[in-house]
Amino acid sequence: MTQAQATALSLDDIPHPPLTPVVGHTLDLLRDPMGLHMGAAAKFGPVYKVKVLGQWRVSLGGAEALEFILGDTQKLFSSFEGWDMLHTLFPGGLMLRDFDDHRSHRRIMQAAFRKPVLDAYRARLEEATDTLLKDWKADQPFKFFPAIKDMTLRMGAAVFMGLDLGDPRADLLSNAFQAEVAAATAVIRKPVPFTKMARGMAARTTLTQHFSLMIPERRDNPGDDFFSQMVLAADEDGNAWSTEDLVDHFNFLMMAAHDTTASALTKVAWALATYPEWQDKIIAEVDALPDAPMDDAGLASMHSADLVLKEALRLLPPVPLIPRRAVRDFEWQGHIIPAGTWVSATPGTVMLSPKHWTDPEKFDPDRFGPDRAEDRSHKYAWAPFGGGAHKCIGLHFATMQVKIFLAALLKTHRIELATDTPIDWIRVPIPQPKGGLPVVLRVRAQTTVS
Ligand code: HEM
Repeated sequence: MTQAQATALSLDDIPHPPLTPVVGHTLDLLRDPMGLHMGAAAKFGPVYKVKVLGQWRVSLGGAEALEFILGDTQKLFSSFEGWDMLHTLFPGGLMLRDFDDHRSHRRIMQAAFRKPVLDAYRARLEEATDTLLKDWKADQPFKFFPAIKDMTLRMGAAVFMGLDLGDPRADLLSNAFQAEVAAATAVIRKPVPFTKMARGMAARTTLTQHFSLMIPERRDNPGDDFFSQMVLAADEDGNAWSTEDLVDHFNFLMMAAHDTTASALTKVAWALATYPEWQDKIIAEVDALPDAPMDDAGLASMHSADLVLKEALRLLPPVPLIPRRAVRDFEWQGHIIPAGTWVSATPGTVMLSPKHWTDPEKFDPDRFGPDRAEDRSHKYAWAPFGGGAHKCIGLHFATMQVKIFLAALLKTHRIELATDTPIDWIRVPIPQPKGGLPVVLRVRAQTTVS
């Protein structure tokens, strides 16, 4: 297709839900993104558009579209352009790179995710989880979501940055990091004084300064933390990163890892507290673990934990919509979509589609078991970690973190809801329970923990 033809193309033939003057669908998306997308898909079918912050975004629904967009065998879709809301605060992050440039950076980052390195992170994770869980008191109701966010941030300081849990830099960097993440989804996109964006930009400067100072320190004296491993990281040809690259990649990595895992752990905690029979199954697995540091066999033996995590991520994926921008005109299901169009892949709606899942709204981890294997109905039926070149590089780490947390917690305690009110979930900026998920821990009868 020629450029002249491309500019003549439009999105006029693509249907959309009714528009609110000025804001379009922006507020609907912020309030209830899944409601907006599920409603539009039910009314218009898999191809429709929504207008967000003045721009049309075309949604291509269905597992086939996920494969088309994320698999991107024709190099049609820019992730950098798609994730435009992250440009100011997270420039240079892995997800904000495209095609050959992305591939060469991903090959270097892969060095920080090799098996022996993951084993070292596992030991650090286990130690930090055991220590931090001591602050959680039995029989005293607390809100799980803020507590797990705090814990995963502290854990980030230990496992990602290699700082001691008591290091004063840990709090400073965690606070800066939180301000930066909050700014990523701020409605006011310019650093006007006293706005989230201004605080986020200031936080980025603080983080950049500290990370830059830490680089020579770790080059001389590397540890078994992510930051050291990324300082050391090189691909098979010996290509490594500049200081600027390192700061950008690490900053992005912390962001990509943190809220997603905290959100997933919260949905898992809700599941255990709401379905005690599943908690019992995981407790039985935890009790069968040897009294020794967690190893591969131990992680692999936690089958029920796997099923519950998969189901939690299906019902409440931390990343339900994945944005891209078309670099060339393309055709999908009879629609010609022009270059420059923002396109959304929708794993969140695919994972609730009756085409792939029996009774999709129901919490039913057995659907992933060998007898039913509903996730096998399509390569992209279950895609909370995305797919293709940008598929989450931290998926094994995230799974390990969830299992280590469950093993540490359930070894000694059970978790119960501390409210009779059904839990409502907010989707933006990251899926979380309204009211924070009040829970209470009970010491397990057969244990002697104080
Ligand atoms: C339950 C937890 C997590 C979920 C649901 C999740 C989800 C995702 C998704 C959907 C993507 C692809 C986005 C796209 O294609 O545009 C992604 C990319 C990424 N994730 Fe995760 N993530 C999680 C945890 C983590 C952790 C723990 C880390 C790091 C240790 C991490 C690091 C990354 C990075 C670096 C990318 C960019 C990969 C690339 O562009 O090549 N994530 N994640």
